[in-house]
Amino acid sequence: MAASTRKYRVVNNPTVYVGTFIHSPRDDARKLDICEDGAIGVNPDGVIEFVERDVQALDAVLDKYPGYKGADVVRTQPGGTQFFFPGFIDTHIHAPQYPNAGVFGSTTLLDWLNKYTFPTEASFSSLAVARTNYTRCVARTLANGTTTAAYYATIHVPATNLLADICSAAGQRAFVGRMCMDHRGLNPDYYRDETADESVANTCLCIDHIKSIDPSYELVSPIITPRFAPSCTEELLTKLGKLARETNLPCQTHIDENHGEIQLVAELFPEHESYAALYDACGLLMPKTILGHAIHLSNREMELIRDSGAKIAHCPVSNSALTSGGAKVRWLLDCGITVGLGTDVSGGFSVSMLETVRSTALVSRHVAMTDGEHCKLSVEESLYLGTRGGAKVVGLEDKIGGFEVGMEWDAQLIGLEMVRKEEAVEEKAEFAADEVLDKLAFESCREAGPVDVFGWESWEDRVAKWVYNGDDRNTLAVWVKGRKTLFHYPTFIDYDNLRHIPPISKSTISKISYIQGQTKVYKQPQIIKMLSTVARRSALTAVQRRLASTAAHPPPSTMHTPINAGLHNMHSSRPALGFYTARLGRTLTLVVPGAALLAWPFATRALGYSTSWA
Ligand SMILES: O=c1[nH]c(=O)c2nc[nH]c2[nH]1
Repeated sequence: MAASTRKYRVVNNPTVYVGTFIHSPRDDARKLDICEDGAIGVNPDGVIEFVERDVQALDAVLDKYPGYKGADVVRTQPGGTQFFFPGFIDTHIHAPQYPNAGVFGSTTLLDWLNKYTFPTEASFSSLAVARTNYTRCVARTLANGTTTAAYYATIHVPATNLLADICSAAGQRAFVGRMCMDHRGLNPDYYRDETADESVANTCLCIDHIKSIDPSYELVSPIITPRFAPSCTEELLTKLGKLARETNLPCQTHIDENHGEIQLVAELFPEHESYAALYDACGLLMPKTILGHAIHLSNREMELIRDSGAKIAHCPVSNSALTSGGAKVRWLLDCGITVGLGTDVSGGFSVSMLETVRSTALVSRHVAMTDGEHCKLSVEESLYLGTRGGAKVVGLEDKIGGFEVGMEWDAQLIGLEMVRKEEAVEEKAEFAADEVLDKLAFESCREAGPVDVFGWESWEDRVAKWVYNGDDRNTLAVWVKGRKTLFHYPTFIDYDNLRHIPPISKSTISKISYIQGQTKVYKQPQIIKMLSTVARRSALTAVQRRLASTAAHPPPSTMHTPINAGLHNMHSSRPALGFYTARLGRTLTLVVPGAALLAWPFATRALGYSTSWA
C-alpha cells in the first residue's frame, strides 16, 4: 500500500478526564501522586492542556477552559475502584517470540536461542506468519496497558515493516528494530544475515519504510538493533554504531545476561577488556542506547555505561525464567544509571508489564536476601520504573510516563472490583445452598477481574493489590496520544492494507460493559456483533459454571442424583428468541429463555458502568 493512503481518520474531540488519577511524581520514585478529584483536559492532538486538582464542579473547570465547552467527558466510576494511570512502557520485547511465550522448559540463554528462538524467528520469512503473530502481539500488549514498546523484530525486511504498520494502525507507540546478526559460526545458516553490509542495507530499508509511514516518528520509530555481541561480527557492530550516530536513531541490544554468554564474548573478542568495552569500542554506547538485562556487570562496565549515558532495560521475568540471574537494580540506580522495565517476551513468559512490575518488586526481594534490605524495591518504585523510568529509557520523558501539562495522554483506566457488603450478616448463621451457589457462580467473581477490594483500603493499598493480583481484566481502556486504542480501532483505521479486527478475548467482558456506556461506539455494527457474541458466551459460561458447581457441590436434595449438566439448543439463529434447556440429571430440566440469557451479563455488570459515564 502506498504510504500516502495510510492515514489516520481519527479526529479526537477535546476530552476532559475526570476522577482519580495516580502517577509517579517525575523526580520521586518512592511515592505515588494520588489525585482523587481531578480533571485533565486533553486537546485534539492528544496533549494535556490542563491538570486541575480538588475539582468540586466540572462546570467551573469548563468555564475556566472555554475551549473544552462541549468536550467529551470520561469519568472514573465513583466509589474508589477506578483510576487513570499512565500507560506502561515496555523497553525490551521480542515481538516475533510472542507465540513462544511460556515455552522455555529448563533451558538457559544459549540453548534456548537454538532450541526455541531461532526456529520461530526464522518462520517470519512468511508474511502470513508475521501478520498473525504480530497482530496478536500488539493487541495483547495494548490490552495489558502497554502504550509504548521497544520491539525487536527479525532479520526479515517485509515482516519488520509489517510490524511497524501494525503498530501504526493499532495506535501503539513503538520502536521497531530489524534484527541484525551476521556471525557465520554462531547463528544458524537458516537464519542470519549473509554479510555485515547486507545487514546494514536491510536495516536502512526498514528505516526508510518507517519514515514513509510516520515521517516525524510521531508514533513509530526505527531502532538500530544488533542482536547481541555473539551474533555479530565486529565489522557489523561498528557499522551499526556508525549508522546509529549518523541517523541519530536509538539503538538496542543485550548485555551481560548469562555467564555462558559472557564467556563466549570474552573468547570471541579477546582484545576487548569486557562486553561493555566491546560495545563502547564499536560506538554503540551512547545516550540513546538501551541495553537489555545487564545482570552481571562489573564495576568498570557499570562506569562505562553510566559515563556513556546508555540506559538499561531490566527484565526480571526473563532473568528468572531462563535462570540468568538477579540484576542489582538498586545498585544501578544508586550509581546513577537510568533503568526501565522490559517483559523480554519470550525469555519472559508474559506480555504483561504489570507482571513485570510485580516481578521487579519480587526479584528485588531475592536480591535483598543476599545483598541486604536496601535492595528491596517497593510497589511505588517498581511502578515508577515501568512508567517514568521507561520513558527516560526510550528518550520520551517529556512526553509520556506521567500526567503533566504538555505531556501526551498515554493512559490506562484501571478498574478494581468492590466486593458487595453483606446486609446484617451477623444475624445470619448460615447461607442457604442457593445463596452459596449464587456467590460462587453468579457474583461476577471471574468476569470482574482478579482484584477484590472491600472498602477499607487506602489508595496505596488498592494500587498494591492491583500490582500483586491484577491482570489485563483490570485494564478497562487504553489511550495513546489521546486516542482510545483497541475498541476504537475500527473507527479510525483506513483498512486498505490491514483489514483486521482486533481479537476479542473472554477476559474483555468488563471492557465491553464499559464500552456500552459510549453510544458512539455502541452504534458500530462490528462492535454490536462482538458485544452480542461475548455477552452470549459469557452468559452461557456462567450457566455452565453454575451447573458444574452444582455437580461438584450438590445441595442435599440432589446428593444422590447423577448430574449430567449440559446446555442444548445453543445454536439457534435467533438466540434471543429461543429457549435453552439445561438438564440436571435425568429428572430435572431447567428451561432458560434466550432473552434472559442474553440480558444477564448486562443486567449484572453493565448497569454499574453505564451510570458513571457522562
Ligand atoms: O533474552 C534474550 N532474548 C533474545 O532473543 C536474545 N538474543 C540474544 N540474547 C538474547 N536474550
